[in-house]
Amino acid sequence: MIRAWSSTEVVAAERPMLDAGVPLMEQAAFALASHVTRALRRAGHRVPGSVVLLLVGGGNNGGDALHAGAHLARRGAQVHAALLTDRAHPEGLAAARRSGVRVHQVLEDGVPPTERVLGLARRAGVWVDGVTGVGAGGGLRHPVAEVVRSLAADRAGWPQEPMVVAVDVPSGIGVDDGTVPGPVLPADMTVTMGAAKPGLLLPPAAELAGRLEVVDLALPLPAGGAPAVCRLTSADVADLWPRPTSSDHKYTRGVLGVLAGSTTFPGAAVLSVAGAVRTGLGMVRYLGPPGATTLVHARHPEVVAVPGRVQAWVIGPGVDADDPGRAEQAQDAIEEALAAGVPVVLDAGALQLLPEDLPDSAVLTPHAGELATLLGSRGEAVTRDEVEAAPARHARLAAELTGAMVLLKGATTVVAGPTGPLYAQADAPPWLAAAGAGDVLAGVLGALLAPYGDRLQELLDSGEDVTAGVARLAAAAVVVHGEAAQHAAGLHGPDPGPGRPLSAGDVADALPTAVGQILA
Ligand SMILES: NC(=O)C1=CN([C@@H]2O[C@H](COP(=O)(O)OP(=O)(O)OC[C@H]3O[C@@H](n4cnc5c(N)ncnc54)[C@H](OP(=O)(O)O)[C@@H]3O)[C@@H](O)[C@H]2O)[C@@H](O)CC1
Ligand SMILES: [K+]
Repeated sequence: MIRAWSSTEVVAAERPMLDAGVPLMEQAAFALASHVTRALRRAGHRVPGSVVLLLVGGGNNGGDALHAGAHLARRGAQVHAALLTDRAHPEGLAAARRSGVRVHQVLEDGVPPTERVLGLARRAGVWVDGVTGVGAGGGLRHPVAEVVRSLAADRAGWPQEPMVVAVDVPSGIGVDDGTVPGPVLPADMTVTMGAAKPGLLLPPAAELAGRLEVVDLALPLPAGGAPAVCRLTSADVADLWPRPTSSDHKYTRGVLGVLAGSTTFPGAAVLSVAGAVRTGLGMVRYLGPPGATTLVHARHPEVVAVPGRVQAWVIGPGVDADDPGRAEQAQDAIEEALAAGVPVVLDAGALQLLPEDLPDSAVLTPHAGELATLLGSRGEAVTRDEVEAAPARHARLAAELTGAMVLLKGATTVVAGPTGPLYAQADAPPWLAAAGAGDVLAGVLGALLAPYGDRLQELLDSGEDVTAGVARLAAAAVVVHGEAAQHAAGLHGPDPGPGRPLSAGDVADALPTAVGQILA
């Protein structure tokens, strides 16, 4: 699991080490130089002869860059440092100069002239972004903001783009909330110090961080404390997977009720059922109109289409909330699920039928537009664009307002409960942005929740943190769904290339392979 800690926590953890004289910056800079060296080698280059430009701000982030530049210069790189402010980290600057780094005081009348910086940048194959780190907030200020904006625009126009390495974070991102309040130089790699920061995992900033390398500085972060943001890996999913044993039967493996599909959208029923069945569980009970039931049975004859005992529900994919009969049936199912105290996934049409208060064993699965509508219905008028600009904040707000777990779908999916850490999962290839993919995800999540359904009340009574458990399962469903999409898009294997188009049905079909590989 990747754990991200807020800038306040990281700075607090650094303090006793710095007070004790631990040379954290030297360690950080050495690791940064080593990562740049490895990245150059991966790209088929050598350090001797490579031209590196350090973009240096006035704080310790610039200090990291200068010290790392000194290491790279000693290893034979031609290193230039552009000082973008009127002061630079003194020891870092001295070390850089001693090692042969060419230092450019680019300020003219207090402003770094963009053309001068661009001139240096165009000669360099590697740019090291040491403008700001955890000590800055609210987006880059004038005049550094203009320089960074020009660098980002200029770089994109080159036939052979330079490699951009961000020090700690890409300068200018919302370090703690993942927002992008102003210009940011998108990085190919971010070398982050001590621990990941929330903005390196949360969208949209995370999408500007590139490959993430965490430098272990042995910071005394609270061992049992909750990080701000987590990201599950396949290994974490393997650990929590309900592996069947010889004593299992269908109720111990989980029976899921699926209320999905309509005359207009029968395919959503097939896809959500496929998501559940192919993830693996004891049984699916399907409730839907006759036409959709016929389609479901044609594809999944094992599905039982009569009401009965279930341990979790998926309600809403392809359900038309404007169809009074179907809406009433969905609402009754939601009430029944909540009264029974079993976990329930509320997707698509069901999001318009929510009761006022929900437990955190209910998982809402909106995309950004649906979340904006949901928040609007709770007195928080926001647009889809505003949700996309700050997904973590809006997912958390929706969780607080409803009491439910919120799984906000996107290229990076965010899971937020009313309390506890956020999860940010970036497992999906871009090919997954396809109709019906969300229906499959609802089924996967239902299948993961069902085995825990009967135990939920027991867990609540024993004081277990159900919120944390449901959040983890929701994140795990996103991992499995993303992995299946990677398989369906042909992105597994040693040299996958660009991948290939997929349908939501392909993703469902790839689920057994994905689960098998995760458990292997
Ligand atoms: N301590 C250590 O030993 C270790 C520290 N480490 C490293 O230190 C970094 C934190 O360093 P930090 O605290 O010095 O802050 P930092 O991110 O460089 O920013 C301050 C500078 O930015 C400026 N500035 C502020 N806001 C701005 C804005 N909106 N737009 C533009 N500029 C803005 C501000 O200017 P001022 O406001 O003072 O005029 C000042 O010059 C951390 O990320 C990690 O890399 C690691 O090596 C581990 C060991
Ligand atoms: K930086």
